[in-house]
Amino acid sequence: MKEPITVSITGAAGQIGYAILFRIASGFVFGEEQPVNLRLIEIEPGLPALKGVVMELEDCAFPLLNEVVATTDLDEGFKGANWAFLIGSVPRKAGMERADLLGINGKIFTGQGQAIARSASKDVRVLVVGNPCNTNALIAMNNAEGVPNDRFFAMTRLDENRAKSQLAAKAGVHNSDVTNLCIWGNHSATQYPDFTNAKIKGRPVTEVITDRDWLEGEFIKTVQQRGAAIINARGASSAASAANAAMDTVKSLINPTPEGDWYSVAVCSDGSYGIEKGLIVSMPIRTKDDGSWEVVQGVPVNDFSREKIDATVNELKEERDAVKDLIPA
Ligand SMILES: NC(=O)c1ccc[n+]([C@@H]2O[C@H](COP(=O)([O-])OP(=O)(O)OC[C@H]3O[C@@H](n4cnc5c(N)ncnc54)[C@H](O)[C@@H]3O)[C@@H](O)[C@H]2O)c1
Repeated sequence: MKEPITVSITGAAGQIGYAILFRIASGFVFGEEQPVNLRLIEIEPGLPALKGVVMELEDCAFPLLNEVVATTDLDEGFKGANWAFLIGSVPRKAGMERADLLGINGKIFTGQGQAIARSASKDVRVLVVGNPCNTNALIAMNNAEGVPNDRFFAMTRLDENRAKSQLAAKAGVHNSDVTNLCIWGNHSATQYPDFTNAKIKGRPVTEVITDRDWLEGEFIKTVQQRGAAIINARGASSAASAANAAMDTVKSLINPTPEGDWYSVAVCSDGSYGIEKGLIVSMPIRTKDDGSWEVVQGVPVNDFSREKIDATVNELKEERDAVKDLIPA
């Protein structure tokens, strides 16, 4: 058996936590040969529920689960972490402005970034799911002194999966026939699901789905508004699909990407595609054979795409400006 890896998860007693812990413990993400330690982080009010979740983890008797720690202490929670899933955050409540939410959640991610820098493993990688995830990741990254920027990610995979599923349904094919689907920008209603470069069975989507009005209109809107549609239907925000997308993200980051394809995750911009350096922006990413990732270069950006990308990146600049006090100079 291999040495266990350590996975830290914040908001572990929440909806997404409940949908992700058991699958990580079962080997779905890191493989059936890889034992895992789980370090589960909650705030005080979440601890009783977390104790119940830990009891259920025990009751699964998972062969790969080596150790479980439940804590409210960030240094204990991130101790030795190879992977950190930052899921916990405060949901937006009625009457709360976006700026208020940014401020409240931003403070959570300064402390978590600092604790990751102090206590996690040197090879730590961090996936931020808690919203607003791009800007939360930006704050964590800038407060994690000594941890390289290329270790921080924010999740747009749920949007990619949603977009693939919509295209597949329209074309009457299976989800797995849809490739090269990039979500650009922010995980918000300004995100741009790029149908212009996506493919179905290797052919451009625009050749397979010739209804351009649908692609430019209803398709984009459906993907952008899907989170709200789930809340309306279920009375609660998407959780199982979000957990699934978080696991898909990590699997994509640790396994080489099939030749010619890419996946979506928000990373620290290196200036590619004219996007301001240092912002956390979703782009086309691939994982190389050596396990490192890169921004896929040369993806065509037409005028339609440029306008959409600029709009979502502008929103990210505004979010960054709203939390500038939380980002050390
Ligand atoms: N990026 C995406 O695609 C995506 C998709 C779905 C949901 N989300 C976001 O994921 C987050 C979690 O969603 P959920 O449905 O699990 O919410 P939830 O309210 O069910 O659970 C959140 C948990 O986080 C805990 N928490 C709050 N602050 C914390 C802190 N400072 N440290 C540790 N734990 C803390 C809470 O006690 C709670 O148990 C939300 O911000 C949601 O908007 C993101």
